[in-house]
Amino acid sequence: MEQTIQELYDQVLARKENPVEGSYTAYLYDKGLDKILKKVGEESTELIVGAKNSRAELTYETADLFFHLMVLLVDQGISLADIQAELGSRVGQKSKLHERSDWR
Ligand SMILES: N=c1c2ncn([C@@H]3O[C@H](COP(=O)(O)OP(=O)(O)OP(=O)(O)O)[C@@H](O)[C@H]3O)c2ncn1[C@@H]1O[C@H](COP(=O)(O)O)[C@@H](O)[C@H]1O
Repeated sequence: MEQTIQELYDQVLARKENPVEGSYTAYLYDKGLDKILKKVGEESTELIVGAKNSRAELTYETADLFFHLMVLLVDQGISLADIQAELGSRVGQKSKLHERSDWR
């Protein structure tokens, strides 16, 4: 089975709208923004370590980070469409890399 980022977002949003007993997602919302940010920080660090170890670990940790990022976005009322719009605004932007003196 596969799950798209949109499906994950929708599932996490559903937990915000209808908290379920025993739901880890609902637990994070209940704890609040600082707890969610702490988890995002932890998962980011775990991703860095995982990336140094193996592609399998990087894949696993990316999924963990995606989940916690979706919780953060939902908690802050940001939709995937908002992120897509931000990414879209950058399409075709000229890279400023060549202006950096440390770029090789
Ligand atoms: N994708 C995920 C997902 N990825 C990771 N996790 C949870 O994230 C937690 C991270 O593990 P940690 O060991 O870092 O954290 P912990 O020690 O359990 O918890 P803390 O005390 O640190 O908060 C684990 O409990 C994982 O189960 C997830 N929990 C839920 N989902 C998705 O969200 C849906 C709803 O889940 P519930 O809200 O739990 O019903 C699920 O069906 C899944 O699709």
